[in-house]
Amino acid sequence: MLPGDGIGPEIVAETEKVLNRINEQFDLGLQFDHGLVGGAAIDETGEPLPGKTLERAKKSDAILLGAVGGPKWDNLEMAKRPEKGLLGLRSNLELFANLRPAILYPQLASASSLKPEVVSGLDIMIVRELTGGIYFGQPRGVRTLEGGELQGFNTYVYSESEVRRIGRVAFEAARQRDGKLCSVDKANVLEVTAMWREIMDDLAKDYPDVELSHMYVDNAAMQLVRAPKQFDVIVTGNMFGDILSDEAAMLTGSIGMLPSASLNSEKQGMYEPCHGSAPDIAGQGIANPLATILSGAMMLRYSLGEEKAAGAIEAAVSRVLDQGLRTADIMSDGMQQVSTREMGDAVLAAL
Ligand SMILES: NC(=O)c1ccc[n+]([C@@H]2O[C@H](COP(=O)([O-])OP(=O)(O)OC[C@H]3O[C@@H](n4cnc5c(N)ncnc54)[C@H](O)[C@@H]3O)[C@@H](O)[C@H]2O)c1
Ligand SMILES: CC(C)[C@H](C(=O)O)[C@@H](O)C(=O)O
Ligand SMILES: [Mg+2]
Repeated sequence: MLPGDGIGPEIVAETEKVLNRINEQFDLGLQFDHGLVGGAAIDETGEPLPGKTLERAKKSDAILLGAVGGPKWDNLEMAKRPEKGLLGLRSNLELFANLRPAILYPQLASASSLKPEVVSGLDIMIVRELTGGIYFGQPRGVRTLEGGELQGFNTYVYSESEVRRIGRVAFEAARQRDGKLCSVDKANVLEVTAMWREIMDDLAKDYPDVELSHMYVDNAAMQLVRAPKQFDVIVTGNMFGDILSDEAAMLTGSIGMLPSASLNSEKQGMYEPCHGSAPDIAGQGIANPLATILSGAMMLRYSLGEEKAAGAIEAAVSRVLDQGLRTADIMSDGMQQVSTREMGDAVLAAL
């Protein structure tokens, strides 16, 4: 359990209550341990990812993370910022496959940014490459040119093996779902993503049951808000996936509803909501804990093999929404507004 910063500790506390209950109900024998990451770790140790946290994370079957970052640490140099703690966990554990399911709970149709008829039944899986691309490419930095002008630079790089392994995860996911995979790139401008497209085409030969299509990222951003149900599985690189998943979140009513799983090839995983530390609402007890609670369900499913327990959490969340309980971000007319803690308690009661 790595609560992190801002609303992180608030939403992880609710998720821990839920996981403790599930642990008892299903006799799972789970053991929880806690560690520091992000700004909280910087304040204690000077490092966003202390060695002790990384060591414990490596020994765990799964990690549940709240969120990292916040204005308190914004003036630090890049390498020292809280976000480096999160990126360090992802790269050190080789969590290359980030699954971000954007599912509209029917009860939240009126909270979606789009009209109910455009989003009803929405169920998209975004498969985001998480340990490569422009986030990790070298060289990177800011240098002073002759004459004193500053130049900032990052490198967008993917190797063939990196593209193949995320491609396989996406094709397998599509095979388990509606058999449709859309690969999102910028192959009209960037060589690295033109290569990405060719590799996806090559992989498609191994998955004749999956219908592969390609889309440029600018069009994909538009199509997601025009007609999102055309998508089943989307596969894309690190940065495009970051952006498109926040966009997709709003189709489901709120960023507070979008969970995620980040997996390595051993299915060890880190589970976290897609949103950040929400400094604007931290400490007020109003954050939506459901994305984190649903990330807990993904943890049971993908890393611990406890499908029934995962389903029980998802059913409990649905039940709570049926009861009309809403945190502020998903509030609509006629519903009952509840706090972070009340939402967690309601999920417990539903369990
Ligand atoms: N995985 C992570 O740890 C993660 C993800 C994204 C951003 N961040 C970091 O978080 C900090 C804040 O970033 P930001 O403001 O751009 O993005 P953010 O996701 O933290 O917040 C964006 C908006 O969404 C709202 N929001 C987010 N989660 C919510 C929830 N559970 N319930 C209700 N409302 C919620 C916030 O109040 C805010 O208005 C930055 O330091 C950023 O780097 C961390
Ligand atoms: C905090 C940041 C490093 C992170 C990312 O960009 O991957 C976040 O936005 C996310 O979506 O998990
Ligand atoms: Mg993001």
